[in-house]
Amino acid sequence: MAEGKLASELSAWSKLQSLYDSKHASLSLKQLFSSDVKRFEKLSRTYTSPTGEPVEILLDFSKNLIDDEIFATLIQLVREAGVEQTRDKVFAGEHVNTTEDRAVLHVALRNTGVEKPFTINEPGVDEVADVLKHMKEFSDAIRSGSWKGYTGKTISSVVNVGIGGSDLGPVMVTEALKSYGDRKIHPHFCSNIDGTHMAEILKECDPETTLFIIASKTFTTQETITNAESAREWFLKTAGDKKHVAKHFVALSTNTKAVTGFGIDESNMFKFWDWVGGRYSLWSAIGLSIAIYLGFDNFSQLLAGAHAMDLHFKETPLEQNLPVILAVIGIWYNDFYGAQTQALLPYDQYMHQFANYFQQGDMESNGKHVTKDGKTVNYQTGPILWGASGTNGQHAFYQLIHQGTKLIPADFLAPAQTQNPISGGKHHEILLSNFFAQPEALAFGKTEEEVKQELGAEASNEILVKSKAFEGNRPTNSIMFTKLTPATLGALIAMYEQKIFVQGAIWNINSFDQFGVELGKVLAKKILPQLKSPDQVTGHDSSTTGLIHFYQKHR
Ligand SMILES: O=P(O)(O)OC[C@H]1O[C@](O)(CO)[C@@H](O)[C@@H]1O
Repeated sequence: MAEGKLASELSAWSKLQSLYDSKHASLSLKQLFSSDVKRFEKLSRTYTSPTGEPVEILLDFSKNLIDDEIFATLIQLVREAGVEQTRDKVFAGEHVNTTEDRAVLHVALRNTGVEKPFTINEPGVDEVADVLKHMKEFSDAIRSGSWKGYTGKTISSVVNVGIGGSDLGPVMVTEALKSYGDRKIHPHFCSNIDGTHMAEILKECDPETTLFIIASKTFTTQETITNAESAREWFLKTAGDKKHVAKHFVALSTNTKAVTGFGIDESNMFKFWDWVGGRYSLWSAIGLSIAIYLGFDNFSQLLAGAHAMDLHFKETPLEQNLPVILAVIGIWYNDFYGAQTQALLPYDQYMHQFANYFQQGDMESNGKHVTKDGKTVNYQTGPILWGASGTNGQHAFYQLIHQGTKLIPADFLAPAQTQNPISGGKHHEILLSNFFAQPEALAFGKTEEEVKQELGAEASNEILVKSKAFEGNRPTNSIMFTKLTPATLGALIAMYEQKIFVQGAIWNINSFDQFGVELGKVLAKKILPQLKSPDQVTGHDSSTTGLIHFYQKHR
């Protein structure tokens, strides 16, 4: 076990560096495939959910710039970095979030009412079932119409007011599982402090039929509290009496005092615990808007699908373990090839928020340069994560992935079955033909010879030939699943969460704090009162002062 070590001090790391140095110039996907007819068989894994609803996920990582020796050394890195021991500490409730002295137990949130639960002894874990029960009762009441607004009408709009982890998960999941949603209930998500966000949502809501869910772990986040106050002001303008707030405002938080201080009754508070990180909280009370929109059974399936992936992650040998494989492939490009980014490209319109969601999940978790022992790393940590749904991305940024100067490792994801087989399933076949074609084109490219053949008479135009050639050798993972069910989505999210964990454990950083978001918040609070007049603008550099003065002149 590698306590205290930089990843670069591990012997597998040095070996990977020398493998990169000696092999990268000659590693050719074309050649790797032609010399081994069993490459796909060797470098693909099928995940079958060990518990719950049947879920099948195929991970094909054969189109990567690796051979047997590189893959074996990447797995050796996981062993040497002590990832298995750190993983077991997480599941045992040890305080692996060392800077905040907290356990990291989102796995405990999806561990209730499932087959083969883990035994986790941390204060609060025994309360998970009660909160889920509360969520079930409440979401059932909203959906059935037995919960009435202050004038006796049923609820038809639900506005989740939250930001970051208290927003992105519900936004992504309600979009991804829209086909399971209750269309009588309109979900809205207000996150931005820009008044435009709330104002535009309120235009679509009626105070008599709107429920506001104030979602904030700390209940101190400036954006959320300001948005919540404005929503309450808007509501009271029509409702008048403050006693009606109880029927239209609920809170999801760890901070009972601040929630009751805001005027929300404790019985309308859904609690969670400090061992739930914001970006890992969609499984907690933060998922209330999901449960209302999809129904509690579907929310439970989402949780169960994630639990099954947790079991796979905890119990499957490293070489067969999906999150581990994704993690080490990512490290190969991030740390040895110098790739700066990682693209997530789902070929499923329902997953159009997937990359946005994992921008926080990955970048807030692993955007760190100090190790758990306070050393500054001498290697790259978290990648820049980005992406969009296919085929839209193809018509926007794929040009650069195919022919640009940067190496962009990409994960392609797609369901075998569509939820919407319109026009006899024609759309889905076209979609999937693109999903299959892009990784193939990226891997194998098109030679100048092939271009010349195609060009015929124009083949003498050298510039055209060069411009139309694709060098290929650009790596991808392809991830296919049967259908985007709640359990499958749960498994996919958990798979990426655990991938992020494995990478953070190898880099020896704390993936569970987020101090990097603090400084900007503090400065904004200092600037806010200075905006009143130019003579109050003090203590800044000339650029910041100049910008504030421009605002004051033109407001
Ligand atoms: O749920 P809260 O406490 O309002 O925090 C919202 C978000 O703010 C952050 O603390 C920083 O952006 C995130 O980690 C978190 O998800």
